[in-house]
Amino acid sequence: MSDTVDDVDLPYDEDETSQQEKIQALEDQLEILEAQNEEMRDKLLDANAENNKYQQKLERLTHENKKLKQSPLFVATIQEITDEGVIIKQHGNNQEALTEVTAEMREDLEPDARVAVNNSLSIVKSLSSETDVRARVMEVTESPDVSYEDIGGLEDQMQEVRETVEMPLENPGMFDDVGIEPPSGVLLYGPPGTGKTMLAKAVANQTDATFIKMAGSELVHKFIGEGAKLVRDLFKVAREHEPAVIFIDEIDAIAATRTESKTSGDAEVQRTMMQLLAEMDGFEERGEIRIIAATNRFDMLDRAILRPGRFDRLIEVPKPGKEGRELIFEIHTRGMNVSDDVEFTALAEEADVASGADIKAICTEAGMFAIRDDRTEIRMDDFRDAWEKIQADGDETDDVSKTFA
Ligand SMILES: Nc1ncnc2c1ncn2[C@@H]1O[C@H](COP(=O)(O)OP(=O)(O)OP(=O)(O)O)[C@@H](O)[C@H]1O
Repeated sequence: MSDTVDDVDLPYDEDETSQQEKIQALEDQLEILEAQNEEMRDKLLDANAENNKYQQKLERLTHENKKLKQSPLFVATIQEITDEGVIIKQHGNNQEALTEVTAEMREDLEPDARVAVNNSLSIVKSLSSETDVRARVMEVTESPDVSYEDIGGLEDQMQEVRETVEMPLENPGMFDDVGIEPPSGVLLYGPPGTGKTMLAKAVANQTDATFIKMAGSELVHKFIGEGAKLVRDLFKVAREHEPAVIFIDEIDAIAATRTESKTSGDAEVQRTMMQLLAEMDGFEERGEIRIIAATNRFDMLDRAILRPGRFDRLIEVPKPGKEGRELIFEIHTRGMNVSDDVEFTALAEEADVASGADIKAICTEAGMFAIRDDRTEIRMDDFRDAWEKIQADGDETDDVSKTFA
């Protein structure tokens, strides 16, 4: 029993101590757990924040993805910014529309700027300036590397171009003194490859003028809906580069006789031509800018562009005659190693239907024949073979175009 009493009495203190130790241990553990809990809660909060961030990113990407999947935007040009809204003209169909814009966007817009519009013709964003389009459609050369000595057989034409384009640029006072207006525009017409572009380049070179070339066909076919604006730009660029020679190649593409059909394409061509005429008519203060146009299709031209004050000086640039061809052969072989047996008179006679461009091609091809034969000197036969090849190639191209016509 005493054992029992002892058991009861003796360890009492000890028990209490161990209880307290246990409590202490539990308290310590609780403290650790609480600290761990705190830490976990922080981590959870961080994870939540991270989750939010990813959620937002996901939303943004989903939105962008949706936008990308939407139908493409259309390009339009601002016509006018009015109190009622902004008038835009869509490219391609030329339809005008009045659309509203936010005040912030309105600040960014100006007439003639290009914008992207959605299906309901709301302006979504304004597009970067059109210098790129200008660059693609206009060839601007500060000083073209063609001089009068490079042109063969066009003495009369050269003389006329010098009088009508060069003199007014070099000596404008003379026309004032005499009391006459220099011709407004000069139109060069004739078959392809006869030196029309060369003449325009040479006169720009002689007068230290900037040569600005624009091709009529590109204007109406490549940049549909922008023709009129590009014509305006053309004259603006010329004003920025005075003295300047504007050269409009293939003018028939914008100034062809009006056809009966009333397609939107025709309307676009008409608008481009009207803009050209407006620029020329309102060009009294032309300053040091001259305009030269060229065409292979004189018969197709709308007579409106030939009225006084417009292209009122017509210069025919025909295929070269025998003497002309001989001169052109001499010009294009200047830097070539030509054998003594080569007779340009005979070649000019043989290549009786060749244009200046054909003769240039004959010379290059003759050089190729010599190279193929491992020679550095070009012989008479090389020129003859070259002319044969060029004629054969020409026939083949004709056949191909007939097949696809
Ligand atoms: N009269 C010429 N004298 C010397 N070279 C010529 C002559 N005519 C044409 N050429 C050669 O042919 C090339 C093409 O000529 P150019 O571009 O001036 O012809 P174009 O009449 O303007 O032709 P297109 O109507 O096809 O534009 C010239 O770069 C030149 O090498």
